[in-house]
Amino acid sequence: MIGISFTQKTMAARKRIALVAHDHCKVFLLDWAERQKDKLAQHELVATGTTGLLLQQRLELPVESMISGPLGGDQQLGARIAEQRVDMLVFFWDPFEPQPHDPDIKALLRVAAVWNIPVACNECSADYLLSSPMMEQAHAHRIPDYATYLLGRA
Ligand SMILES: O=C(CO)COP(=O)(O)O
Repeated sequence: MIGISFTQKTMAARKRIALVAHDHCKVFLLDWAERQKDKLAQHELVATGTTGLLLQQRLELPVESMISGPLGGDQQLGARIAEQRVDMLVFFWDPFEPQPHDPDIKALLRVAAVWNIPVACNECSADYLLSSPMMEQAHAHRIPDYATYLLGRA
C-alpha cells in the first residue's frame, strides 16, 4: 500500500464478530451459526438488520443488529471496522445474484482488507476461521498507522 505505514494492534481473546448473509445464503449462515453456537457464544456478535434478527431467533444469543444491508447496514459495519470495533467478518455474499447495493458490499469487503481483519465468505472458510486456536487468544496483527499517516499529510 503506497504511502501507508503500519503498526501493531492486539486483538482481544473475545472477538467482535460481524455476521452478514444475502437472502439466498441466509439458510447457510443460520445452519452454520447453530452448529457453531457454543463457539459463537464466547464472542460478541453484530450483524446487518435481517441477518441479525434471524440469528437472534435461531441462536437465542444476543446479537446487535444494524440497519438492513440494502438500507445502509453494510456501511454501518464498514464504519465499525474502520473504527476498529469489529475484529472479524463472516459475510456469506451471494455469488449468483446481483445486489442493488453492490457498491456498499464492495466497500465493506474493501475496508475489511484495509484493516487486516479475517474474512470468511462461505461456510467452509467460516469453519476454518472458528477452528483457529487464535479464536481463543489475544494476538497482535498489523493495521494501518493512522497517526503517522496524518502526520505525513500535514
Ligand atoms: O444485504 C446484506 C448484506 O449486503 C444483508 O442485509 P440483511 O441482513 O439486512 O439482509
